[in-house]
Amino acid sequence: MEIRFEQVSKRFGRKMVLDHIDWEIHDHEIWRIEGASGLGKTTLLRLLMGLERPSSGQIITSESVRFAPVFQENRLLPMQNAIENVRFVCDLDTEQIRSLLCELIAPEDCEQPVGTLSGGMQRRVAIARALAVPADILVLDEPFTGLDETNIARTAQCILKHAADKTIILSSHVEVNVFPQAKYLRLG
Ligand SMILES: Nc1ncnc2c1ncn2[C@@H]1O[C@H](COP(=O)(O)OP(=O)(O)OP(=O)(O)O)[C@@H](O)[C@H]1O
Repeated sequence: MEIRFEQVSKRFGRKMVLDHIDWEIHDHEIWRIEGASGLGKTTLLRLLMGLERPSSGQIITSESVRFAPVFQENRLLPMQNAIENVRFVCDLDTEQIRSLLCELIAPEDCEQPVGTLSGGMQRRVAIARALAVPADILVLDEPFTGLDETNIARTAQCILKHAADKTIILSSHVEVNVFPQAKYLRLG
């Protein structure tokens, strides 16, 4: 798997958000997209996943690529519990899902409607759901929002364990050095 951005620019109206980006992504790499708020990190991820089109330049993909995204907003089903939210996207059985979730949240929280969980817990459910999806690239837009240091470290370990066979791409506007092996793409 290889994805290549060649001189990719994106503008919204007159505003140039991304300006001639060159970027190459390969199997099993970890990428961290860095840049201050508003510099285009989400836009870059959306271009990568084909949710936006470049204004100029091209994105070349060697084969069809499956993405597992965690968007900035969690996009969970609030009335369903965590297990049901994950089951919705994968073929894992209930015990496999519970085991994955329990690496990130308490067992009793797996049974609650996710709308009643704290913001940080919901974030972790959204991450677990992405880890359960069959995918080539895990795309994490500000994954650690709302998490304290302990949970950031725990979540990062869980991501590395379950996405060992995937490419991982995350955006962050804060210095969270949880993936020392990550390559950097700096915007701005
Ligand atoms: N659909 C859109 N229409 C118009 N402008 C947009 C659109 N999407 C993004 N933008 C603008 O593009 C710029 C970059 O936004 P983007 O969300 O990619 O930044 P970001 O680096 O992810 O920011 P943050 O760290 O705050 O999430 C912003 O000025 C934003 O207003």
